[in-house]
Amino acid sequence: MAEAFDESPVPADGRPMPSEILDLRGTIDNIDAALVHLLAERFRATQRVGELKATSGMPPADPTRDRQQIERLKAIASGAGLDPEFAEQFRNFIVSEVIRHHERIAAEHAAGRRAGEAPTLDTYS
Ligand SMILES: O=C(O)C(=O)C[C@]1(C(=O)O)C=C[C@@H](O)C=C1
Repeated sequence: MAEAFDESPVPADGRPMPSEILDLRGTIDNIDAALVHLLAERFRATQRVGELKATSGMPPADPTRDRQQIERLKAIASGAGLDPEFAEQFRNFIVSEVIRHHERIAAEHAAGRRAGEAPTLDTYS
């Protein structure tokens, strides 16, 4: 049965893999691992922002912040030799997931399902 991932450094056609590609894959491995760690840290921070927004009655999305951050990241991308449109799409991809988390946190908060965050009882309604 075929494996999902072929870890062999020799391509299927039998030609040896150029050693520079193997070296570059070491760099790519390090960068991919760093990206995963950075994203985990970012989602830890946004998770807390989502809780604070839910308890403060703030909406999940902040379009003003989004506009500022996109302009900032596009300028950084241009200076770094990265396609600014790609930088914007990459951020949009991450933030759409953040907003999904924020919405879930807000819904759980509204339903009184988040620990220590039960809504105040409205005895007059
Ligand atoms: O900074 C916030 O207010 C967040 O909720 C974080 C964040 C982001 O992930 O960058 C997510 C959604 C908002 O639209 C703006 C920014």
